[in-house]
Amino acid sequence: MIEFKNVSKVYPNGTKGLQNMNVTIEKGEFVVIVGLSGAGKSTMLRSINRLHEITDGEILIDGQSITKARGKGLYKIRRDIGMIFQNFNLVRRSSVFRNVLSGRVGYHSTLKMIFGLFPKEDKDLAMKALERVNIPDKAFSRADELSGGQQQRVSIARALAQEAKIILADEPVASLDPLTTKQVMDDLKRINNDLGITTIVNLHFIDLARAYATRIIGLRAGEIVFDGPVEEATDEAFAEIYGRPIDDKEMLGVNA
Ligand SMILES: Nc1ncnc2c1ncn2[C@@H]1O[C@H](COP(=O)(O)OP(=O)(O)OP(=O)(O)O)[C@@H](O)[C@H]1O
Repeated sequence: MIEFKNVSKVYPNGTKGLQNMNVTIEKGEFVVIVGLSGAGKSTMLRSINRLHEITDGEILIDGQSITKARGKGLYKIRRDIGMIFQNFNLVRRSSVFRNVLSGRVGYHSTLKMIFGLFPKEDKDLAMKALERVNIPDKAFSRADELSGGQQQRVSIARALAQEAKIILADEPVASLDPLTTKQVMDDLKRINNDLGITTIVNLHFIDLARAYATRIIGLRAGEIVFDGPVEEATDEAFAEIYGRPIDDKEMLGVNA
């Protein structure tokens, strides 16, 4: 469970990223965060694992304050949170398998990791993760030899190898074509269903948000202006979130 309690974020230049946000996300939910560019989607998502520091309030992960956590405590909470980025964040010249295995780094001593000494169980986990995203045959290819969609699947597999309980995906399909977008979203959804991993995704496309989310959170100027099940996220609701009618450009045009 993720709880935002009176969370605000003001950037050093005075921009308000988040304004007094109160929201609870339960284990196993598939939440899509929507809103215009600059609404605070990334700020909200990245506050959860403290890639962005909030300036007020508190965020709790399974009852533990990540906001107040320090040192080992913080490290342990973060180990449960996998992150998927638009640009994949892979070590491009390394093998797919190595990239996935790096999800295990948080479980071992620095010394062991310097020498790349991963136990066999970790290697099994990495291979299983690649099977789950349907690219075990790519294990020994170099990461930069893969297509964008395949690279994103590697980053999903890395979060699986990490045994993350929460996956945060910040515009995971923004650099992919429509067909690949669907495949990557299908992977995220299947993993959410099969493993019960709480999944929070920032998306630009309205139809995509509707097709995959169980719950939609709409942001405007750092505030939650919509929070409800996907059935309630009508065109009118989106127009409210955006402060204007929805545009064709906000539709990807792919059916899930
Ligand atoms: N490092 C920063 N310094 C100052 N202001 C920032 C910084 N990062 C983001 N902002 C501002 O905070 C607000 C929220 O930004 P954020 O990136 O969270 O929006 P977003 O909804 O994710 O946008 P996009 O869809 O364009 O990625 C915007 O006004 C943005 O300009």
